[in-house]
Amino acid sequence: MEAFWNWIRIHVVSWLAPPKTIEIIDIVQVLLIAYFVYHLILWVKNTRAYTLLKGILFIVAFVVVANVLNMDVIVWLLGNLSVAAITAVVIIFQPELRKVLEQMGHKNPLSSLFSLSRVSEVANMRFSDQTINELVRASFEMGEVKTGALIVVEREVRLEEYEKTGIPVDAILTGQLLINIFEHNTPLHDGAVIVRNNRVMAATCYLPLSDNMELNKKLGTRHRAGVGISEVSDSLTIIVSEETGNVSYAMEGELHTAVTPSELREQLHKIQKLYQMDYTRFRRKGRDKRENKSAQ
Ligand SMILES: Nc1ncnc2c1ncn2[C@@H]1O[C@H](COP(=O)(O)OP(=O)(O)OP(=O)(O)O)[C@@H](O)[C@H]1O
Repeated sequence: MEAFWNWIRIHVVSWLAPPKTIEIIDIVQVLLIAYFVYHLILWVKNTRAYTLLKGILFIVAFVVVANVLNMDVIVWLLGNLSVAAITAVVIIFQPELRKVLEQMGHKNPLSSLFSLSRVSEVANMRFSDQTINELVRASFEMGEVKTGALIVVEREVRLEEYEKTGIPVDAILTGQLLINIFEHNTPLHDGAVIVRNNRVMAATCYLPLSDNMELNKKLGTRHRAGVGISEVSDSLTIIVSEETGNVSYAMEGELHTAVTPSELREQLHKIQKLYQMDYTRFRRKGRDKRENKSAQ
């Protein structure tokens, strides 16, 4: 027992001793670490990494006990296996790690500074009121007759990777077109439709499924796919349930179930306003540049 307390004193208490001086950079570091640990815990909680974490905690406890009791051979063995174990974890959790990195990239506050390539695209953006009306009308009409649908409204993050999994459509979005696409027993009804600005770009697209364990277990793959794409992009996905006729939408990894037409319209108007802000900023930048040039 004494060996155990000695070990704790040397390895834990001395490590936790407060520093002699605290500088601003130390506080910044603590805040950054807290932010990353918080997001790591959230990620672990919401994915299958939670089961793995329990296994890892068990192994860590075993290593501590082996260290305390001076089990040299076991400590040596575990030490040598650790590199292989880390590599194995990276391989096993490759999809989850990829998703986290994608999310980080998409949330990166610096990304807006490097979005020049998008600027020319912003100029073409016209997510119109007409498109919003057609989306809302079609979704609730399909809901009334219990036609399942999955409509991804692209925003800043390009969804070409997912578009390629489907059949190209590239047509002006109308309610009738959407209703036609999702009509039962037609070639395009399965999978998701991807909408860019005012156009339906592709149908029958395959989306990544969310592994969020907090999602209602009664919800099937259509809803999981809607949430999945909203976890890896800034899109808004409208989901019409074939079972209940409810219309839901997924955004930023959250599912808003059984919304009303006005709630959906309001949300679509919100993202439309963001487009317009980008568009106005782009126009203003261009005008300033032209004025500067002519003044020179
Ligand atoms: N990964 C995916 N990407 C795109 N579409 C998908 C994906 N997975 C399922 N779907 C669509 O969802 C349909 C199956 O829906 P399912 O019944 O499993 O889901 P649900 O969430 O219970 O929806 P509903 O309430 O409409 O039954 C598939 O036929 C397909 O059209």
